Amino acid sequence: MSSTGTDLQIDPDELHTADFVVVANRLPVDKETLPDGSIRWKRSPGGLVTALEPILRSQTGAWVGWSGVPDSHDNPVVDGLQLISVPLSASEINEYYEGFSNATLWPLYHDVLVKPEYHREWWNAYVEVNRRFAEAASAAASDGAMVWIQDYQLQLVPKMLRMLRPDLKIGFFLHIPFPPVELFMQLPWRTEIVEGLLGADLIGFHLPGGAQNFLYLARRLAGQATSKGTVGVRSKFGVVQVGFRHVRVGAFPISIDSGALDAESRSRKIRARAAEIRTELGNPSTILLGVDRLDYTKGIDVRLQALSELLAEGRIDPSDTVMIQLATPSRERVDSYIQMRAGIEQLVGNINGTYGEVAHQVVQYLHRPVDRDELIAFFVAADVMLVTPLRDGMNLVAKEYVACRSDLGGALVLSEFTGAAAELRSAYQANPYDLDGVKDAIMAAVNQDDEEGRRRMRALRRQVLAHDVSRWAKSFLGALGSTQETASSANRGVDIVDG
Ligand SMILES: O=P(O)(O)OC[C@H]1O[C@H](O[C@H]2O[C@H](CO)[C@@H](O)[C@H](O)[C@H]2O)[C@H](O)[C@@H](O)[C@@H]1O
Ligand SMILES: Cc1cn([C@@H]2O[C@H](COP(=O)(O)OP(=O)(O)O)[C@@H](O)[C@H]2O)c(=O)[nH]c1=O
Repeated sequence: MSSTGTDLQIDPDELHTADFVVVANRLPVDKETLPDGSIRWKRSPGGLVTALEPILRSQTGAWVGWSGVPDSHDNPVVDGLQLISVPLSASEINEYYEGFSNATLWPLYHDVLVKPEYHREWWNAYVEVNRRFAEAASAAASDGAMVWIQDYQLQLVPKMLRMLRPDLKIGFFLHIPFPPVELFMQLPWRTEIVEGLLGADLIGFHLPGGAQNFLYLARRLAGQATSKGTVGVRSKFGVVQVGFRHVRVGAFPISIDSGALDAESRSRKIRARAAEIRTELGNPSTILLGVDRLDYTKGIDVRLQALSELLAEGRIDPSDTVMIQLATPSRERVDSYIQMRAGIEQLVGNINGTYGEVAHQVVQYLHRPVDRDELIAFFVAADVMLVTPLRDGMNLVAKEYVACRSDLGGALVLSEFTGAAAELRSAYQANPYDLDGVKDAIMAAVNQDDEEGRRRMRALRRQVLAHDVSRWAKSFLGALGSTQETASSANRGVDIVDG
């Protein structure tokens, strides 16, 4: 192992060897301590890993990220994947991850649902950690390699990496919404962020709206000339002219490994477990389900409030209905998450205290991660899936529910303010700020007749099965791969507006 001038430990044989490098805040592995005290790194189940793994394996790929453990200099090893760990100190986790990423950028980019905090020391930590990620990517990448940077934690990396390695082809994808100008302008370091992103050759967002917001800000804050026309989905890219470079800006809605989920959900084991869940709940007529990280953006309070009012109005029978809410612990040291958890647990307690019986709780609330097989069984068992975020970049859970319903059963209640709403048009969509609208959508889903339910689910499944995560990755990387054009050809047919 040798040091590359940072804390990064990289095998000298692996310096500058990767033709394809993914750079993300987290490595695609979770640390597990076995009963005998030994450590094992387990591949995490996310769609991003599934989509990129074949590319990583076939092209000498590497993944640069944080192991999720403070002060850890471990270099996790997972069969066949080159993982390069960027160690974070406890104070960097506090200032870069919990602070600037999750108490400044996360609320600012999600409609200011809680007040973003602006602290100069958090910003300094964000700059320093982004620099470290850029150096790690630079050390890993071979000559002319393709580097794909992920998400809001690393928005300065594109520019930093370009300065270190102008030979690279650099892509960036934002997994959360990109906010409108009125909100983004609050950020004291707004110009630095826009200029950081403009170091990429291709910048991807889930939706055309995010891409349009970014184009406007590139013009206004970075003073760059941009294209005029509207951005399409996986087509009609926007262009920002940065000196002699042309940065493309596009919309690429992410998805899931829908084929694999469809197959897994059909297995006898999962079907049996789904039936067992129903029995364990006392065979209610209706099972409602929520599956989320415990985050204030997810609108868990909205659906609990809606349920509470429906029970009070006698529109839902408490003796024959169960709502399961799976809530994975998330960002537990950030104040807004601590407060939100208390509020949600109080709502659950109120509903169960008012409408539950000793042998029958109306809301079954699990505050812990649930493993994949169990999660799939919950999807198969649920009659109505409740996805009610106040704002969400995409929401993969909505797509996962649909992929698991090969029986064409079930119904999806979906907030209009998720990225998924743009594609899942046959869901029962509702504005999460309109509680009566949410209640009506829930009742329509609960009472839908079988034929209508099958028609809707068929249409949803057509969309989700045809647009999977592998197609997402290929469309982004295909567009990145074709960003070699000269100024004139990249710009052919595009009207540029001066900044
Ligand atoms: O790493 P954490 O702080 O524990 O947070 C987990 C991830 O949450 C966010 O997910 C987003 O990406 C999804 C996939 O594109 C999208 O469907 C969802 O709407 C987003 O909220 C975050 O963006 C990731 O960086 C985190 O790793
Ligand atoms: C609660 C829970 C969830 N998962 C998996 O996590 C992701 C969540 O993705 P989504 O886009 O909906 O939202 P965020 O990224 O969290 O903002 C999805 O793949 C779930 O299946 C899980 O594996 N276990 C859980 O307990």
